[in-house]
Amino acid sequence: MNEPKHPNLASLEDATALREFSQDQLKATALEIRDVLCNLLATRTAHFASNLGVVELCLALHCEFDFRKDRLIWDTGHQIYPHKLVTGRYSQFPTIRTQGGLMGYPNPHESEYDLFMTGHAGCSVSTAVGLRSGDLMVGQGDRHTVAVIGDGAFPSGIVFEALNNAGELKDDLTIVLNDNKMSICPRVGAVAGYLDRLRSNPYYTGLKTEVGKLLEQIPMFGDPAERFLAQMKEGVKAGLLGGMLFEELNIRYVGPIDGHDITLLRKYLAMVREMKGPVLLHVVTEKGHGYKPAAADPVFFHTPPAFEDQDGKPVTRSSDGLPAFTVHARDAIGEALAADEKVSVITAAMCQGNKLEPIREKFPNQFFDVGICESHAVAFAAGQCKAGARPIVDIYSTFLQRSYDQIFQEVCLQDLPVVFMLDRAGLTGPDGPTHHGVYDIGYMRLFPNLVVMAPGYAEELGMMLRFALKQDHPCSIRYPKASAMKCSRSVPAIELGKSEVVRPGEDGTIVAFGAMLENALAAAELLEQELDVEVVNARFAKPIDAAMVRRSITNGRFVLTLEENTVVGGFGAAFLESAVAQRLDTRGVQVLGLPDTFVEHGDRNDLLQQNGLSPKAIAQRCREAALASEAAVP
Ligand SMILES: Cc1ncc(C[n+]2csc(CCOP(=O)(O)OP(=O)(O)O)c2C)c(N)n1
Ligand SMILES: CC(=O)[C@@H](O)[C@H](O)COP(=O)(O)O
Ligand SMILES: [Mg+2]
Repeated sequence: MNEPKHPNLASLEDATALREFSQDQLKATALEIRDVLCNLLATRTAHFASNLGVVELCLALHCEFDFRKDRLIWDTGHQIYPHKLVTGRYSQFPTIRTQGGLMGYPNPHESEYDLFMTGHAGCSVSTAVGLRSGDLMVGQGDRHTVAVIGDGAFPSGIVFEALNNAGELKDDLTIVLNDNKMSICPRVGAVAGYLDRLRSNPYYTGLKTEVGKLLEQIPMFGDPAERFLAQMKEGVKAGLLGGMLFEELNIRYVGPIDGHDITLLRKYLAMVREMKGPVLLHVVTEKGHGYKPAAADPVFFHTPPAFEDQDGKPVTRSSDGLPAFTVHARDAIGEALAADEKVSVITAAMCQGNKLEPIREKFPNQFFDVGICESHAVAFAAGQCKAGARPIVDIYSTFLQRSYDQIFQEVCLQDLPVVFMLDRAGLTGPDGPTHHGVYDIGYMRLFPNLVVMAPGYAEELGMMLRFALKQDHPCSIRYPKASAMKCSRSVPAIELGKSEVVRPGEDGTIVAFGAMLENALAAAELLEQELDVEVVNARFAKPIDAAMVRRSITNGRFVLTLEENTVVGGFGAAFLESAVAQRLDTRGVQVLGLPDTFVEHGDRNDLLQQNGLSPKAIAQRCREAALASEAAVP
């Protein structure tokens, strides 16, 4: 019989057997995990460098705790792959990030080892503090609780809210700070500077060797009381060497320690596990560890496209197709910054995803990366705006949810002309439900003063941004993670609350909001021999074009509204509200969009098709609607 390619991983039904592995076996398992990760990236895009960096930490954690009972939260969750591989999901791993397969994030439906389905950064410490509190309340205080949080996620405001609470509650809790000096981009901000100082503390080198040596002498098994005392001593000593920020908040600081030394990690984890009260263990890792190109360029290798390793060199397949909306947004932002030095752009740690790197280089005084702090980003923009600047807040739709109250209070209530660029507004594909940006039409159109727009094609994006920057009110522009079709005609100017008829037709109307225009036009083409369908590019969800609503409904034809957003409170809902306000007969109107359920991960086009938003599915709905409206004619 052939030896399995990854014998150690293949032997693990769950993580308990890891605890019996020898040091050599653990090292071999680490190699196997990295091999699995490299093989995966040969097939598809996935989170890579972050996962390579936590292999040893993951193994050490599972050796020192039993997370079927103890609690483990990986912050964000994009670095969960090694954890999945050692918790009984090795054989399913090739399915990861494909529809019906494993999620690329923690998923309680997959395993008892995953507690929360997450993908947004910063909440691990809060949920861990809550888990500990809940366990104590229900008499389960013998469970340990661990939160692992990266240095990029760590400066999120909510983390400090959690530390504030943890330091007061003083319940036992281990926070592992995984410091790899990177967010997706090089990390930013003063906390990053503080972590740098902790690492470059003259004591650090000494600590690494001296304490490392001392810890070597502490037996893994032996007299528990003696060992505990020795461990406490080291804990105190490590704590005294730095981390006063945490110590002052009643959080014991231990570290920094080498996060790629499994033996050392195990010893420290065993030590902090027994310490009383909240403890922060500062672990230093290398993002991309174990694959040289990834360690050398962790930004590219955060979520690289599929690549083949050819003699140590990653070779990606060339991609063709039209540039993405994000590229047009970046170009339009660059033009706006060049035209007026009062215009700024604010990103919340997504400089790379928003393709803003050239802007960061070219306009250092107008570019602001505030870190993974979306709420702050919006309030900060409000402040800039009040002072007379013209900020553009460039944030993914799903992450802007974090800023709901700042959009309400700091921006809309003050009626400040902040411009929101909502990238990834729509289905984001393999990232799945944590990342689909399918709620923003509802949450943006809710507040007075806010103008809500979406471009149907490439040229419109820049036009909408220029339009927004001339308004005296806040404006938002949403666009998906997709290539942008070009417009072959001359594009009419953007006018507040005015839609555009892109294709005239007699038998019925599709009113598309945003990039769904492409599928609406394709559906109309498919129907060409059967039905003459009008296609409208709505442009605005707020203020909606009331005249267009009236015109499309009143001639007795069918109307389909189309959006890449939940139908709850979205564009179709705005259309119906307008129709009802005008006392129109809405029986011939159908709202096409995403259902009121969480859409799983998968290829964007497959998901669109399964949710009735492909050109074929839209065409079929038109046929049915046309038959129904014919039948309704008296
Ligand atoms: C609220 C929120 N904003 C932005 C992101 C996008 N994001 C995912 S991972 C990441 C970097 C996280 O850095 P760190 O926590 O240090 O983890 P590392 O990748 O370095 O392991 C960012 C910005 C997110 N997931 N959630
Ligand atoms: C974990 C996370 O939130 C990001 O890494 C996200 O997956 C990036 O998405 P894009 O690949 O669309 O930029
Ligand atoms: Mg990091």
